[in-house]
Amino acid sequence: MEDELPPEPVPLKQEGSPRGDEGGQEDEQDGPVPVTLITGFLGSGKTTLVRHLLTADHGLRIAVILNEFGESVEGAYWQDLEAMRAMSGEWVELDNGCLCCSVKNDFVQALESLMRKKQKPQAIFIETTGLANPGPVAAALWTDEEIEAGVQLDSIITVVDGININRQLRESRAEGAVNEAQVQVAYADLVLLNKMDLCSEEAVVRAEAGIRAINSSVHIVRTKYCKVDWALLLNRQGYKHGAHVELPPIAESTCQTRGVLQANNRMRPVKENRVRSCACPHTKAGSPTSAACQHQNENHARIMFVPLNLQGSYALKWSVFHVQLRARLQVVAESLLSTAGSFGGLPCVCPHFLAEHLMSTVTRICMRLACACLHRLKALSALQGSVLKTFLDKLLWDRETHPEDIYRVKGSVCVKGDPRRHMIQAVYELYNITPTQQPDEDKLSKIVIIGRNLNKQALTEWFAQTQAG
Ligand SMILES: Nc1nc2c(ncn2[C@@H]2O[C@H](COP(=O)(O)OP(=O)(O)OP(=O)(O)O)[C@@H](O)[C@H]2O)c(=O)[nH]1
Repeated sequence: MEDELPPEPVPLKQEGSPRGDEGGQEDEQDGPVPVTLITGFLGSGKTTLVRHLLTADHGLRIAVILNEFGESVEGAYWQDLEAMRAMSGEWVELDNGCLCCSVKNDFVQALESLMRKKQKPQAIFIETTGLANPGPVAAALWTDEEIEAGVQLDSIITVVDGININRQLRESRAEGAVNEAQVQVAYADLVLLNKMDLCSEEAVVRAEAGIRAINSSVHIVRTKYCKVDWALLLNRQGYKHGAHVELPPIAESTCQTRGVLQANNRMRPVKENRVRSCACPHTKAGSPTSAACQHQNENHARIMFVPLNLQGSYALKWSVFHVQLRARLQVVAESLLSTAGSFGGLPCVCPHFLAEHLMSTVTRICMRLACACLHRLKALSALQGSVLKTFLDKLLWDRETHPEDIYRVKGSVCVKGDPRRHMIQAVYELYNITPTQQPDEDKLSKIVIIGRNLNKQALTEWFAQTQAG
């Protein structure tokens, strides 16, 4: 599906010699230097990727900031690199013209010292630690105002261990704590699905489905030892003002568990015959298809008993009910995953099923923003810019009315009084709405939200209320 395709990466301009800055040569690169965040869970292969960047003969002047280099096991890993002797906090130039620096959290200072150099790098990579939430780092880079170092966030690349990712995504943390692997996938613009030499095809399909359950439109590249074409990593321009945003199609009918909540806190199926097998086409087709397969016209309803054991009555506040329901559904979903083999003999990891049910984990929703015109909702009409702003302000900043954790928002909207299509980009708590050069032909406004505790219906209703008043 064309809608799912990632933006085509554009090769970096190579102006003059990329090597060294001793000659006092002034920087020739126009505009801010693109910064790529490399994230990924412990042991996924981030250092392996960085090592390629720093040792390969790509002819580019790339600067890499290693986080907490001095304290991690990577110290031993780097011993063979002569230039890595003198640590830390200082920029070291390597044989291939790359620059490297290790810091302990304070990447801003490292960036500033880098940008003071006469010859700026053509690209900067920041490797985060395996348990890092890339959101705050990305947000700081994206604004650029605080850093004042002439850099701009280009993309977030998440390295994923193909063998372990589904287990890592399912792991629950102590009450309220976020699962780092989920967040790292949520923020990703590009996923390197690594360790392919160790994975069976079935494991790869499962891994891709787990990733897409959280971030359905992300571009996934399968790698062994993180070997990729450099052009894929560089200059993706994911956050450039007005850059085109790729959004997945909106599902017309979404997966749902069909049932009614009974007075005894049990989910009663709407049909008497309980469906034991998975209705997902992956299991029916006889062979697992790509996780990218489209489900929007399928109905993945599963009918099952869900003992909820909720405290209190139905007068429960929505927020309390929601927390309890989330916790319960996570247990259900995990048990379903662990019994995957019983669903027709093939792993049952329909991404839409997971996306809808793992409410307590990171998921994404895709919604159409309809314009309220004369008390009717019209999907194909321009939206008031002020309504969009109010919606995003509250969604991202108002924790009381919106306790959801929002990590990433992308949108493509039609704004009243402006013939151009506008793009919404949000990372962490920052957002912008910028016009593109594209004329607005279809007048369709849609938005993708990736985060925790998302409720599509509630958000859609709330958007309508925002318009009303
Ligand atoms: N078999 C196999 N091993 C890999 C691959 N990529 C990386 N490794 C190994 O996996 C281990 C962890 O890789 P690293 O690059 O250190 O992973 P990391 O994400 O930096 O790990 P942390 O520093 O713990 O966050 C190392 O022993 C690598 O050699 C791969 O594609 N296949």
